[in-house]
Amino acid sequence: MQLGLIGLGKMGGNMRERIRRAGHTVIGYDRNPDVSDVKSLTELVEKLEGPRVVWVMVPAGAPTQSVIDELKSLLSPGDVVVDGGNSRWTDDEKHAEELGAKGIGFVDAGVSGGVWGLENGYALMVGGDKEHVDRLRPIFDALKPEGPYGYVHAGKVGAGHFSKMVHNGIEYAMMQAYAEGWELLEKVDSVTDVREVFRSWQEGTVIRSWLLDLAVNALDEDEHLDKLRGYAEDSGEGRWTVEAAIDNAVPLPAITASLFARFASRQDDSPQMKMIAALRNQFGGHAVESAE
Ligand SMILES: NC(=O)C1=CN([C@@H]2O[C@H](COP(=O)(O)OP(=O)(O)OC[C@H]3O[C@@H](n4cnc5c(N)ncnc54)[C@H](O)[C@@H]3O)[C@@H](O)[C@H]2O)C=CC1
Ligand SMILES: O=C(CO)[C@H](O)[C@H](O)COP(=O)(O)O
Repeated sequence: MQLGLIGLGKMGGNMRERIRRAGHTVIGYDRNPDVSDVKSLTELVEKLEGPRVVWVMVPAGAPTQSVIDELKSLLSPGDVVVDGGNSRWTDDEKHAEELGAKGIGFVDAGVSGGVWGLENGYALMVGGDKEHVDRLRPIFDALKPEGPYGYVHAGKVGAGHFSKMVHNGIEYAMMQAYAEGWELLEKVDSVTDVREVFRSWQEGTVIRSWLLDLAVNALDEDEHLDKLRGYAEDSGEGRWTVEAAIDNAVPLPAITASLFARFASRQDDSPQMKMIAALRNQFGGHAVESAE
């Protein structure tokens, strides 16, 4: 099968390779000419035989919107666009409507696997009409991990990205739990080799997981993580998970706390803790520390 793939960064570059290894033809376009197979989106669309299938793998938000806007004017009725980036699920219905008005199908695909996906496969959570999803099956089969799991047609348009969003919310909370446990172990004198405690947990325990394996990898590279600053960015999925929880009145204390922990990591000093210190001082005469 032939696929057009837009966005050849950390994800798209390896996905192109994995799909090619499965025997399919991939024509990739990236605005970075060093990695691109063609010079423009127009050239990519011209080179694909109809009906075309085009996979978008660029950052969510404005970059994805601009690519979809361009595709809308370049593609033909019967073609299908897949958004595999971490787009907000509420964007999907809009994209499906905009493309659908021109007879172009739309599928949203949440993709998990990160930079390890080339070898391990990419888990896929897909949303869209069956007729469009079925067209993509050979590509999904090429990307997914071997074995019975790692692929789901989760429901209608938006369901793939909604499922991926929840996956990432869980990812936030799991990482936070490992991070908190690690900090506590590092704090006490009685535990002399925290890295080996983590390593021992990789087999037989209730908390073994791929994230734990990756934590051990990180500790092998830098035993006490001395080379890193305690700072973590977020790219949207955690926030949207919390927003969806509020919209549906579903309590998500662990995921919400893990998102807020990242916000706290970006502060050199905590304005709210200044207020706490000031109030304790006001009502109880408790000692405060000077900013100087
Ligand atoms: N890195 C990860 O672990 C994962 C990332 N994702 C999602 O996959 C998407 C891609 O992520 P990465 O590959 O990590 O990002 P990246 O920043 O490594 O790659 C993005 C690529 O898109 C290209 N690009 C941006 N705007 C473009 C445009 N208008 N036309 C053509 N090319 C354009 C860039 O030049 C770059 O090569 C994002 O939506 C991300 O959230 C999803 C799952 C895991
Ligand atoms: O989807 C992913 C992993 O599953 C991406 O790595 C994503 O960027 C992680 O989310 P955040 O950047 O908010 O930590």
